[in-house]
Formats: sequence, structure tokens, C-alpha cells
Amino acid sequence: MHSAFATPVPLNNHNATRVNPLFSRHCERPIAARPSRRVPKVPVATSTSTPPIAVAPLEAPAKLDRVVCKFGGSSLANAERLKEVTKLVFGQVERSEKMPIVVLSAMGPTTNELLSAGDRALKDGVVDTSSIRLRAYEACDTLSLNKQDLVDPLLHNLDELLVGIKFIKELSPRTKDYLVSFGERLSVRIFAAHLRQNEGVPAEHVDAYNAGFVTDSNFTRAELLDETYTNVKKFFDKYIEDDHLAVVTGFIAKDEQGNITTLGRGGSDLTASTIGASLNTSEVQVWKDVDGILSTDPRIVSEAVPIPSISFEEAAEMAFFGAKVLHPIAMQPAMKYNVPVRVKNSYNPDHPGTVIVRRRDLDSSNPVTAISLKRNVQIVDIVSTRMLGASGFLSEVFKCFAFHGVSVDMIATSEVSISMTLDNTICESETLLKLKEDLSEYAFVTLSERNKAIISLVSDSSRSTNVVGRAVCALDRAGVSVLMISQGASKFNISVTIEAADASAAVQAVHREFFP
Ligand SMILES: Nc1ncnc2c1ncn2[C@@H]1O[C@H](COP(=O)(O)OP(=O)(O)O)[C@@H](O)[C@H]1O
Ligand SMILES: N[C@@H](CC(=O)OP(=O)(O)O)C(=O)O
Repeated sequence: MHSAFATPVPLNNHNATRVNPLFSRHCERPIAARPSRRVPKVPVATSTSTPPIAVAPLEAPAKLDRVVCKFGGSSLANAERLKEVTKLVFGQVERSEKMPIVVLSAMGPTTNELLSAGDRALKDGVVDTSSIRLRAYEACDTLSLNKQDLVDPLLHNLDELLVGIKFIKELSPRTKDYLVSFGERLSVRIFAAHLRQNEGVPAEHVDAYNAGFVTDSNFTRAELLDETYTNVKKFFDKYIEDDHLAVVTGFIAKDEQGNITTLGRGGSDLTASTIGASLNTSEVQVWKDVDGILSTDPRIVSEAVPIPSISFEEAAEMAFFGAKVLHPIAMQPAMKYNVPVRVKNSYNPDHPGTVIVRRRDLDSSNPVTAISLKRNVQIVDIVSTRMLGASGFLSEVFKCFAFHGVSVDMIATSEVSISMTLDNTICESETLLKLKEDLSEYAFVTLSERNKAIISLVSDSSRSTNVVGRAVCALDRAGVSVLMISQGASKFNISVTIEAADASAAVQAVHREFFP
């Protein structure tokens, strides 16, 4: 992800900003400095949080009476699950007598298996697609579908690709995107054929790039180009007119040269919200294996509770700051066109789940909506007496980050130092070393180990009184040391950097405090 700092950011001493690069690539804007409240011994920051997004005017055009339903890998583990998903799709048809648009991810762990198969071909010279083939065959056999026509051509291409990787000994990001695209391309073919042959539904599979999904060439985390919206609208208008059911691949697209790209892990959520926004549908449903968005990661806190409703901004903050439940960018189109997103459980469809809507539609009294955790974080400390009273110093620092394409999550400044956190899952160590070398020309720079974590308390400004104090006390009682604190100017998010070793204990302690 790219830095938001192409525009110089003026900051005074003791002022700070946290940068959320969610929307950075197309939205380079100055970030206002805000006065901070200090907590002793800890660098404290106020920060802008998710940048404001233009929302649709109140008198927006009437909604299209259609639902986009996205089913993730966890809802599509096997043929039995596909049958359950069929019932959920029919539920939509019954409700509105209109065909929904269905977006599918790859079945179960297929994406991870494809990546492992690529690695094995590259490193061990072994071409093994057995687990992927087995899952696709099992689904076809159980649903009485003709696997020779339906999946064999794709599986044959996949084998050829892996043989190519084995011999050329190359697995570039471009090849990786082509490789993982087989997962979604297989699932939509199987599900559409099942709806057609077993249920008599006029269903067709659609590879998203044929529906107009076009991205830049930033393979493995490509960004959608603006024309996608008009392309997609044009493409689906025909399906809506004919009332046919489209089963669309999530996650994948093509760049302008015609190479297959992907939208980053979990990108099917973004495919669904982009279709919803393009057509201005009444709702986008994202079906998972949990009862909606929970107050925190249920794998860390088993008592995590479902959140009935949450704002777009809060959901975006949660996703950006580590909650794996939604793709970080998926809220962007839905927010822009005010399309409600409902997160539901395909294993417990009667549960209302979580609805993600505009802020003003919400009604909640808890000061904290949710807690998320981001691991693999690294702290950069930049110390220089040149900061004292000097204008332009920070702009030089941020230009360096922009030049190396490194984005920053949190920032805190004092008279002579800046501390920032970086997300290591998207930073090559080589890039960081070059950045450090450049920054060292005018400051003393230290780079911590990748052993930090950020806990983010997602909250709404009107409800966030004393959240910082309570969170810090809860951490203190749990014996967790705080390294940095940042509170967004929009107060959607209060973030605390800690040692990764303390991460689970910290989340549990803070969750106990706010969700007793
Ligand atoms: N705050 C949270 N709320 C709900 N689920 C969460 C949260 N944080 C992490 N998760 C995890 O996200 C998973 C669902 O996301 P994901 O696996 O991407 O679903 P899918 O593949 O179906 O799209 C859940 O099984 C849960 O373990
Ligand atoms: N299959 C892709 C895209 C995706 O969105 O998957 P899921 O919906 O299962 O999170 C992935 O695993 O990243």
C-alpha cells in the first residue's frame, strides 16, 4: 500500500497524526494537526483516522430492488455447504421475487492450497494439485455435475501453470495472481451449473473481469480503476432486465494489459460492495461463519459478542486495524453510495447479523464498538534536534516514506523525535533498510523488531469519553506496557501499540473492561 504523504504534512511539536492509507493512492491530501492529550511516559498522538469520504447526497436516487450476496470460503467448504448456500439464495428470491447477484470466493481453503502448490512447484519441483482437484470433483460428484466439462479444462490449465513454475523457477506476483484465480473460477462454474441443472434457475457464471472489473497492475493487491463502476453497471443491467442470476467471481480482475490481478486477500468482499455500489442495490450481504461482526476476534476472546449495527467508518477502521472479518477497502464503495452492508452467518441464517450503515442511523450507548488487533507491527523512531522550531523537517521525512512507498499506521511526535508504526506484512525488509539509510542523512533512526502489535478500540466520537483512560488502566492491571497511543481526530479509533507477546492478554483485558 502506498503512503499518503506525497503532500507535505505540517505538524507542530506535540502534535501528531495517524495515517490510514485506506484511501491513500487516489486521495493525497494534507492531514490537519490536532492538539493531543498526554499520558505520562508514553508518546501520545492525536490523529486523523479514516479520511472523510464523500457520501451520496440525501436525495440519492432510489435503490435498485436487488441484493448482492457474497459467500466466503468458509460458507463454501464442500458440496453440502453449496446446498445450504442455495437455500440462502432462494430465500432472497422469495423475499423480493428478484434474482440476487451472487459473488463467490474460492471453496474452503482453496486459495491457500493454490499458493502452497505454487511454492512447492517452485521450491521442490513438485506439481501437486490433488487437494484442489479432490474438492472440485467431490462437489461435482455430489451435485451430479459433469466434471469433465465443468472443471477439467481449468484443472488442466492449472497443472500446466505449475509445470511452468517448476521449470522456469519463477513465481512472480503476476503469476501468483493467475495461480490463485483458479479458486474463484472453479467455484462459480460449479455453483452456477448446480443452480441451472439441479434447481432450474437461469444462472450463469461470470468471471469478474468480463463484467468490467479493471485494476492497476499492482499484482496481489491491485486497486480498482474508476471505470469499473460504469463497466459493471452496464454489464449487469442486462442480467437485471432478463432477471437472470449471475454467479460472479470475487477477488479477481484484470489490468489494462489483460493480466489477471487480485484485490488482496479477502478481496471478494470488495467485489460485492463494488457491484452493490455500481448498481445502487438495496443491500449487500456478506455471508461468513460468524454471527456478524463481533466485538473482537472470537479466536482471542471466546465471549466476543455480535454487534447489531456499526457505521461504515467504524467497520473500515476495524478492518484496516487487523479485524480479519472484512476486507479493509470493502467499505469504501458502500459508504460512497450509501449501500447498507449486512454481515450474516451462513451456518446460523436466522441470526440478524451486523448491519453496516451511515453513522446517523445508529443507536448504541457502549463507548467502544469493537476491538481489533494488528500483529507484525514495527516501530520506527526518528530523532533529530533539527526538528526544534524548524519548518519543513517533517515534510522531508514524509517525502522519504512516499518515495519508498511505505505507509504508516500511527505517528506520535515530541520536541525532537517522531515515532511511527509500520505494517510489516506489506513492507519488504530491503525497502525498509533503504528508507532507513535515506532518513539517516538527517536524523538518528532506529527500527524495532517486527514484534509489536496495535490494539485498536473502534468507537464513535460522541461516545468516546474517557475511553483512553479506561483502556490504559485495564492494560496496566493486566501488566501490559503501552509503547504508543494514538487517538484519531475523528475519534473513530484509539490505537495502542504494545509488545506482540502481550497481544492476546491485552485484547482480553480491554474487552473485559468494555464488554463486561
Ligand atoms: N471482530 C471479528 N468479528 C467477526 N469475525 C472475526 C473478527 N475478527 C476476526 N474474525 C474472524 O473472521 C472470520 C470470518 O472471516 P473470513 O474467514 O474472511 O470469512 P469468509 O472467508 O467466509 O469471507 C471468522 O471466522 C473469525 O474467526
Ligand atoms: N479466496 C480469496 C478471496 C476472498 O475474499 O476469500 P474469503 O471470502 O474466503 O475471505 C482469499 O482467500 O483471500
